[in-house]
This record gives sequence, structure tokens and C-alpha cells, in this order.
Amino acid sequence: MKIFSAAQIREADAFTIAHEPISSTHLMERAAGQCAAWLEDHYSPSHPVYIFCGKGNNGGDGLVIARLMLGHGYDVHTCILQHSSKASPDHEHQLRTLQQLHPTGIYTIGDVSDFPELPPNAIIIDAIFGTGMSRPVDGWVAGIIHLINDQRHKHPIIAIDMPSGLMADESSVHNPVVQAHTTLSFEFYKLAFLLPENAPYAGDVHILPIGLHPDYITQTPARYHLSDREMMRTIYRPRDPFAHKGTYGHALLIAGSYGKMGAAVLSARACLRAGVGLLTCHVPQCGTQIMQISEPAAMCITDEDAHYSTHFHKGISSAGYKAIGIGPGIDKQPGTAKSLEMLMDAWQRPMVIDADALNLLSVYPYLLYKVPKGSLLTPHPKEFERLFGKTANDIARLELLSKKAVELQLYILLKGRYTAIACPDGAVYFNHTGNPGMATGGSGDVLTGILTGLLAQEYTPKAAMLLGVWLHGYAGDLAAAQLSQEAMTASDIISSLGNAFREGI
Ligand SMILES: NC(=O)C1=CN([C@@H]2O[C@H](COP(=O)(O)OP(=O)(O)OC[C@H]3O[C@@H](n4cnc5c(N)ncnc54)[C@H](OP(=O)(O)O)[C@@H]3O)[C@@H](O)[C@H]2O)[C@@H](O)CC1
Ligand SMILES: Nc1ncnc2c1ncn2[C@@H]1O[C@H](COP(=O)(O)OP(=O)(O)O)[C@@H](O)[C@H]1O
Ligand SMILES: [K+]
Repeated sequence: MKIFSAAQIREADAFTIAHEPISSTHLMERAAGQCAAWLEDHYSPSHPVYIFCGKGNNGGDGLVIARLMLGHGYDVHTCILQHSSKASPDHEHQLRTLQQLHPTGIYTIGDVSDFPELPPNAIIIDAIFGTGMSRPVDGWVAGIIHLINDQRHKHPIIAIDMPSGLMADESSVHNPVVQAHTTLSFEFYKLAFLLPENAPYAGDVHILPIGLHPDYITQTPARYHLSDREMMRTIYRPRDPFAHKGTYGHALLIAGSYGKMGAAVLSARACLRAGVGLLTCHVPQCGTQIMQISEPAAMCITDEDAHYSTHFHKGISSAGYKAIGIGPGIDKQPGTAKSLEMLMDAWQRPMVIDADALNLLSVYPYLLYKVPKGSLLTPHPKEFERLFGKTANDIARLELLSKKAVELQLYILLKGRYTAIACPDGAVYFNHTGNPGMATGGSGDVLTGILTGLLAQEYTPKAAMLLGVWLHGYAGDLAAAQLSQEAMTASDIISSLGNAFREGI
């Protein structure tokens, strides 16, 4: 699914009006009608409805919602913020219609002192600003936003299209923004919803279809995308009935060190469950027995070193591996860095680089330029910061992520609630599967195993990245559904991978 900018959304709106064709008034009726239907499904007429409207089209949506809910027997109070002397034409039209129907329920707000007293079971609808937000809100309008937020623990707050104050594609950090429990947004996810710095604002996001013209959506290129099941169906390749284990590749996982063999075992198990044909794990001497006993399906190569792997580069080009994954639990010994350098010099094909292998790239930055093109880098935010530095906000971090992926010709993901996958061509894909139950040690090691397993099966690096991250999150969701977010562990993500393949694609 494409994620369009605020400017593109305005174009989609105009394109629909011109080509469906439909009047802008009717498009507003359609959008607001979807919101009113959602609200009426979730709240009975026993809830007084307080709708805060701005003077643009977001406020226009609020006025239509007010009219529709009034018609269905709700006690509606419409509060119009006088932030500007001019209203949009559709706002003016909808206000005239509402005034004829319900002249007594409309109030104007010109200062914080006009904020109404809310009865106990009232619901708040935020229709002040939507995608037309062009600058940070200040003055008494910011005061109204703070007063709305003060009601958060007493009244449900439902934002229309965007929580007011939030800018769709710019950082809103330090700006006053409505903290909604629910956002009813039209047609598309907005980039702002996917950024960790905006976690307090949108609440549960529901995307309501309003019938924007399909030609605009298919013809207009977008830089940002949201992964979905449909995309996974085009990527996934069912197994060939005549396949043998050679068909699905031989993967090498370089993982584990003294005290961190668990990371290697988790990665190995995940790699096998991702469907790899054969798996060899390169481990230090202390890890051989652990690996052989924990995972009988994995073969083992034992390093010359007792506690750390420092000789994994040897014979790598002639070993017949289809993919290499390196990092989980390997530690940051200088000998490991040396071996990583020689491995990359010899291998020259895409590989998966995670955890301490990423940290080694931060310690020895020249190594970053030796990473084979098309490789998959999987940093969490701290590893990302060590690799590429700090940024002022999440939009700047996203720009940096994308810039590095293009400059280094790598697939770089940034882990989080919505993991962002940056591609060498500048595109960025967000993944929405997964849950906070995955915020537990070892979850990332599981992802490395899955990605290495998919790469060994000759999925392209991009396909492996998109499908692997999707399946990892989906398996995490299944594990949480079965065990709770609290009780699930990284091992449970692996146990749920089978069902993720079956149900998630
Ligand atoms: N496209 C679609 O799919 C559809 C879109 N629809 C709806 O239209 C919405 C977009 O409407 P929009 O373009 O009129 O902008 P909107 O968000 O109401 O804001 C503009 C107003 O805010 C003001 N203003 C801005 N910043 C401000 C600030 N910092 N502080 C104070 N004021 C500020 C600005 O005033 P001005 O800058 O002129 O002073 C102007 O009055 C969209 O989110 C959706 O709800 C649906 O009806 C149909 C389908
Ligand atoms: N709140 C969350 N929502 C969705 N996914 C999450 C959440 N928290 C963590 N995850 C996922 O879990 C994984 C954690 O990886 P990482 O931090 O590297 O773990 P570790 O280093 O312990 O193995 C990432 O893929 C991340 O996207
Ligand atoms: K709003």
C-alpha cells in the first residue's frame, strides 16, 4: 500500500473530483459519512457528542458528522474555532446547512476561556486540522489542544483524518498535538502515524475508504509504502514438489560466543524454520556441543578460538554456501573484525549483517564500505545511531536511513513498532506486523535467522527483507495471541513461524 504525502493526498482529492466525477461537497459527505457510521457503531446516542471544528475542510468534515449524528438522534454540540477570518468554501456551505437544521447547538471558540464544560459521558471529536496543517499551532489554539488533551482520561478523543497539530510528513516534535485514542483517517496511512516520536498522538488508526480514484493511486509513484499481505503473496514462492534439499540452499550462520550461545541457537532454529535446505553454524569451541545438542538439524564448524569466532573467513568462497548471516552474539573482538573484513573481501555477494557485526562496522567505519552491495543490515535504533549518528527527529532519521541505503547500495532496516526497510533505489517500506511482546531478548536473532534462510533459498535481497520482516512480526502476533505479549519469548516466535507461513501470506 502506498503512503502518499499531504500534497499528493490533495492531488488525489482533486483528481477524484475531476475524473470520477464528483463534487468536492459530495466527497466530503462520503468521507464524513464513513466517520459518522464508525462513531455510531461504537457509541450509542446516550453519549453527548462534542465536535471541535477548524475552518478548513477538516472542520467541514466535522460539520457533516454533526449533521448526520443529529439526524440519528445524538445530542451534538459543535464548537467552531475562530483561528482564521476565512473559512474554506466547503466549510461555509456545510455551516449554512447545519445552521438551518440546528441553530442552537453551534458555538464559536475564540479563546481558551470559551472551552465548554463537558458532561461525564461525552465523546470528543477532533476536526480542527487535518492534512492542511502547514505550520505548528500556537497561541490560544494551542491552548485548546492542551485543554482537549487534559480530558484524555475522562473522555474518548476521536481524531478525524489526523490528530490536530500533527503534520503528515514533517516532524511535529515539541509542537502541540491532540492526543487521540482513535484516529479515523481517510484512504491512506500518513507517514506521521508510523514514526515512534508520534506514538502519543494517533492512538488506534482506522483507515476508512472514501473512494479516491484508483487511477491516481496506481499511476502516482510513492517513496513510502506499507507492506501488506497482497505484496507477500506476490513475493512468496511455494515449494517445488520435485525439490531436494539442495534446491533450498546451504546457509552459513556465524553466531555465538562464550555466554552468548543462545543467540546462535535462536538464529539457527529460525533459519531452519524459514525453509533453508542445509544449515552450517560457525561457532567458537565453547559453542559446538551446545549447538549440536540444541539443534540436531544444524551442522557445525568449530573455530580455532575457544570463546570467540575469529577464523570464519577461511575457505569461504569455495564452500558452496548460498547465503551468509553474521552477528548474533559474536562479540566485538579485534580478531572477529579482521575475519569479517576478509570474509567480505572474499564473499562479494549479499549477506545478512546484524548485532555485533553491525557494532564492528561502527567501531571500524572503513568496513562499512566493504559490505557487499545488496546486503541486508538489520540495526535496532541504538545500533543505527552507532553506525550513522544521531538525528534531531524521526523524519531526519528516516532521511538518513534512506540516504545511507542509496549511498552504500544496501537494504537497511530500522527496527521498531513499524520497522522501516530502506532500499538502494530510495524506496522505504514500513512493516506493521509485530507487537510489544517482541520487545524481548533474542527477537532480533530470530529475524537474522529468517532472513539468512530466505536469502539461501534465492529470494532476492529485497524479497527476503520484505517477506522475512513480515513473517517475523506475524509469528510474533500469533505467539502473543496464544501466550500473551508478556509471556511470549523469542523461542515462541520461532514456534509460530509455521503458522505464519500458513496464515500470514
Ligand atoms: N483529501 C481527501 O482525501 C479529503 C479530505 N477531506 C478533509 O479535508 C482535510 C484537509 O482540508 P484542508 O486542506 O482545508 O486543510 P485543514 O486540515 O482543514 O486545515 C486548513 C485550515 O487550517 C488552518 N491552519 C493550518 N495550519 C494552522 C495552524 N498552525 N494554526 C492555525 N490554523 C492553521 C488554515 O488556516 P490558514 O492557514 O488559512 O490561516 C485552514 O483554515 C483533510 O484532512 C480531510 O479531513 C475530506 O473532506 C474529503 C476528502
Ligand atoms: N513494540 C514492538 N512492535 C513490533 N515489533 C517489535 C516491537 N518491539 C520489538 N519489536 C521487534 O522485535 C525485534 C527486536 O530486535 P532486537 O532489538 O535486535 O532484539 P535482540 O537484540 O534482543 O535480538 C525487532 O525485529 C523489532 O522490530
Ligand atoms: K483532526
